[in-house]
Amino acid sequence: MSSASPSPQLYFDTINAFHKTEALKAALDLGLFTAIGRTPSTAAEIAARCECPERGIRILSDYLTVQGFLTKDGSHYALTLDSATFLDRNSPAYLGPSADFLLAPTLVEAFRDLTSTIRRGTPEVKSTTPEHPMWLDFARCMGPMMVGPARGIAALVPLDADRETKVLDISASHGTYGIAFAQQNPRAHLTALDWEPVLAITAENAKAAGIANRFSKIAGDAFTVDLGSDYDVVLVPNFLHHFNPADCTRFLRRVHAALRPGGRVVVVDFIPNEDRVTPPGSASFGLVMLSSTPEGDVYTFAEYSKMLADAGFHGFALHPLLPTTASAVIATK
Ligand SMILES: C[S@@+](CC[C@H](N)C(=O)[O-])C[C@H]1O[C@@H](n2cnc3c(N)ncnc32)[C@H](O)[C@@H]1O
Repeated sequence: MSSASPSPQLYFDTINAFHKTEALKAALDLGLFTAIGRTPSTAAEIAARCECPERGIRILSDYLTVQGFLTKDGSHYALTLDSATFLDRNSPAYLGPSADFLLAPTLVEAFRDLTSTIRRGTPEVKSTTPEHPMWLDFARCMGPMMVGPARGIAALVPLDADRETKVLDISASHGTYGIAFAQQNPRAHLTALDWEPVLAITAENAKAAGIANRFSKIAGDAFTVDLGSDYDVVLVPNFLHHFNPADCTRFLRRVHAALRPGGRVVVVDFIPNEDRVTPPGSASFGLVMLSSTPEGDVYTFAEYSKMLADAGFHGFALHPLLPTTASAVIATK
């Protein structure tokens, strides 16, 4: 028998996990990390910069220190490397806008209803509803988060520089994935596919990235709209997890038909190990699909390989996109 004594710590940490969420959201809303910046500061100094009474800033700063977002030396608080990189509005890698989507009422409500969702077998809120407005917020807020993996994939899949090439970005949203390809390959033409209202944001971002003259749109349901043909690469980032394996395979057959011979499909997604419980970041994403889609899930590399093989692809390879939780599966027509 084990000599370890039982601890209720995990129970209390989990029951109180929303404290952490709300404290971080308050700090982002108040600009607390930006107020500290590169200068270790006292609670009074931070409070003055955030234009708040000192008590709240002191208690919040101590809490954020306990949670690992700040360090404290005497009475001075400073940013950790991660906080300086991702939580200071002056950093190019600032992640704050993603909180507006990840904590949007639609998604939070979907989690509040988890018990009934599991009993019923399907959620009340379904992100798979055509033109669901949540995808406008996603397109506005989530682009910066995807820049790292998007550039990583563009580097992994070089295009022929001696001719005009064609890239299709399925579920383009903010457009970050396709735009990374267009920027890396000056002779590539990018076609972005998404719901019509979302594509207005994609087009704005393509213009801001300087690729408007090599950009076009396909609006509508990716399962039924004409995808076009002869693409060198079809990107499928964070799309397949919304659907069941049979629908994913049906969709991948359409992608196969739209590629030129030798063309490649790039599936980017949360891909857990075969045990389905490691690594934590990708394995936990299944719960998001349970809370917001009728049939979505996370799929392992073996499951993606089977879907891709059934759709006619060969030469599957898995590429973890470290340090993010995303991975890419690349396969060839
Ligand atoms: C999770 S987001 C992924 C966006 C982007 N690819 C990324 O990786 O950040 C899903 C996107 O798929 C789009 N979408 C969902 N269902 C769709 C469908 N049936 N046809 C076309 N687009 C769809 C949504 O509008 C949204 O932009």
